[in-house]
Amino acid sequence: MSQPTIMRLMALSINTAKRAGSIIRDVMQKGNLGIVEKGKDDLQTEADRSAQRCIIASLSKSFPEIKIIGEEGGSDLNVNNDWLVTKADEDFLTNSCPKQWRDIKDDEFVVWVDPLDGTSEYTQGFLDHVTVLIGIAVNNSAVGGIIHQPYFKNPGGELGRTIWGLKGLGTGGFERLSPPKDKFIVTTTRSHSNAIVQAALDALSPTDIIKVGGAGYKVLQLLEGKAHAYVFASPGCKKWDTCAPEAVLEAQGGTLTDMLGNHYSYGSDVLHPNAQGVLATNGDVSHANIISKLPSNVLEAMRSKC
Ligand SMILES: Nc1ncnc2c1ncn2[C@@H]1O[C@H](COP(=O)(O)O)[C@@H](OP(=O)(O)O)[C@H]1O
Ligand SMILES: [Mg+2]
Ligand SMILES: [Mg+2]
Ligand SMILES: [Mg+2]
Repeated sequence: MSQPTIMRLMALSINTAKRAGSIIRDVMQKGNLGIVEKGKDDLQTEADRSAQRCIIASLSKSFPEIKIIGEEGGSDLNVNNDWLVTKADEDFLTNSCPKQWRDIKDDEFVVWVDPLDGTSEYTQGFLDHVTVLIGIAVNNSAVGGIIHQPYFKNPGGELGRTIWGLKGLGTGGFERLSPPKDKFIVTTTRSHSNAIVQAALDALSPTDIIKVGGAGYKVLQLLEGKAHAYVFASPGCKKWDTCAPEAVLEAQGGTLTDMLGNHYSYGSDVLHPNAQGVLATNGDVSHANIISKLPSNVLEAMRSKC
């Protein structure tokens, strides 16, 4: 018997994210990035556009009734067969579907696509920071996610790895590690800081601060034991930045919320900006304890964006 929709959607998303990753590498190799400025500190390249077309065309062909929202807006879905992914990841399909997801109807899903997370870093050559994010929400909550890293160097020299997480099932594609117990390491933005973002960091007195690009890559820092917390007291991230990372992190026992401790809603009609910022912890440190240390000007700035 065929697997439930969520399992087939996850398995196709794994292969689609890989294909998008190879498109991202091809665009860089050809060297013409086709950069467009969407807004202040907000770039889009040919890689963002092409990767999004590949992902949305592929997923909507196999799942025509499921709502899919991509960062780069409405895309031309008339793509070459070469960009159309129709084969699901067989390994993932060997898992058994958690009971709570067996009977979800198509109209209860929303898929959030960030075809290239870390665009600023991509244009500046920080290629490790780049990820492809496909997040699956069920009835407003982030429950499944793919984080594909196109430039991850595998031991054999091959490029790219694909991390997945599904609540109730777990995670795959990487080795889970814990960060050092005698430190408090925080990861945050490299390219979108401001005075409030800095005030939140200062209040937490971390032993180390890692500044890297992309919401996907920062959550990878938590998953792999390089940081305890991801702190970003700014309204700059959007739902497509956090849906997949939240699902993967929480499938492994971590937490991702806004800076006030509330989960975002990922329904199809929500506003796209994560107006109250992003706070993620790996499960080893207390989320509530971090929030309790935030100064009033930071909390006010996050609340005023409600
Ligand atoms: N002030 C801002 N303006 C526009 N986008 C922002 C932003 N702050 C964060 N973002 C978006 O949130 C994601 C993570 O940001 P950062 O790397 O700074 O932590 C990036 O996604 P994209 O690269 O997919 O656009 C970035 O563009
Ligand atoms: Mg962008
Ligand atoms: Mg992004
Ligand atoms: Mg993006």
